[in-house]
Amino acid sequence: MSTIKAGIIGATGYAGAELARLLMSHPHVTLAAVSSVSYEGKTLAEIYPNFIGVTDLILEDADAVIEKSDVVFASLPHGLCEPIAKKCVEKGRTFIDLGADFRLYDEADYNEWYGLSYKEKELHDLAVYCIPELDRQKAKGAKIIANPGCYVTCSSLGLAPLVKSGLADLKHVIIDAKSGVTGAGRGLSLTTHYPECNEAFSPYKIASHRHTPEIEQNLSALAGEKVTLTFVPHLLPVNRGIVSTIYVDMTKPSSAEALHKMYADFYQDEEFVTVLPLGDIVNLKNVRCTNNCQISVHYDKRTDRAILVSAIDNMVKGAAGQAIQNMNLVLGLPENAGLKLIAPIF
Ligand SMILES: NC(=O)C1=CN([C@@H]2O[C@H](COP(=O)(O)OP(=O)(O)OC[C@H]3O[C@@H](n4cnc5c(N)ncnc54)[C@H](OP(=O)(O)O)[C@@H]3O)[C@@H](O)[C@H]2O)C=CC1
Ligand SMILES: CC(=O)N[C@@H](CCC(=O)OP(=O)(O)O)C(=O)O
Repeated sequence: MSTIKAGIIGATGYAGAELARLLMSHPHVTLAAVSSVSYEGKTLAEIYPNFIGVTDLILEDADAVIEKSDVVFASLPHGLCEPIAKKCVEKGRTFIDLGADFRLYDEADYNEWYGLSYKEKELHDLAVYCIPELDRQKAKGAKIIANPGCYVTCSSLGLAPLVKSGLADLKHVIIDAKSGVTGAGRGLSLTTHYPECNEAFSPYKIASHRHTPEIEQNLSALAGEKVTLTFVPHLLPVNRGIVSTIYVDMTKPSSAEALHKMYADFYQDEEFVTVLPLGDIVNLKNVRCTNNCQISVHYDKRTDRAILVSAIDNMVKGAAGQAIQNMNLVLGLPENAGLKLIAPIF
């Protein structure tokens, strides 16, 4: 198999740098080019010293990355990717966007939640939104991939079997999610300043976070009807990881055993989603630095409410790892290539 040349636009951000780290050990890929605006001309290793002795790649401009790569990843703030996607399509490159510019099908949602509009509508018709475990049949050969949001991946995987079963009361779905601080990116802000977030814990953007319509888009597709839910994120003072604790009323009484079987059956062939044995409870540390999602299934028989707990690493399954999984699918590579990662014990 010939080596695929990959490039990263925005390689100096947290998600871009994580992508660089993972692509460097992908068996079928060479990291061919990386870009930055602020640090153009410096080496990636000057920005992130963990790359000293690993790569001499110099940060170039976005056009150089597109020129040198078969697959172009962008990991940029929202609203910048349409022109990049356009150039990639014109030059026959596969384009994978880690941001939100191609995630929402309905422009009105993008308008409402991001305050932005679509300028190149035909590009959006080409884009394929893909959580592989739910959408993988759509990805092969795609020209543009919209890589899903981090909270969205964690929460959608946690809800998919129950929503698809038709046994969920879709008017009563509550997602209580917590993310590590890398989720906010490398940019400096008071909220993520160490003394402000360490020893602290708080929700933010209560029922107003931009991932809400994306989760609803996924669940509506699974349910075959419009789903509206409550989503509350929290900032957790750890570097990586997301845990979503999800509460769903049932349309008729069930049991922990029945619910657990539903989840275990749904994900039985999935390498990257593990349903824990009944009685076990998800812990963030067991998915750190991996492309895995772990789910534990619980049932409150006093209220006939299902409680699902789902955990991922926001930098890997929530961003860079899932982007590689999508690249593997688009190119017909083994889906797990470069992603056989086991969580460190400490
Ligand atoms: N962190 C996470 O957990 C996740 C992030 N994502 C998405 O990935 C993308 C990047 O996020 P993240 O890595 O956290 O963010 P960072 O703030 O850490 O990085 C942002 C990157 O974008 C570049 N950049 C910033 N402004 C511009 C600009 N105006 N023009 C060109 N490049 C620019 C920066 O490069 P430089 O300053 O060197 O030019 C940097 O490489 C976002 O869309 C985010 O939503 C997706 C899932 C999870
Ligand atoms: C902790 C934190 O601030 N998290 C970010 C979400 C992470 C992210 O970058 O969002 P995407 O997955 O859409 O790219 C936030 O709440 O905006």
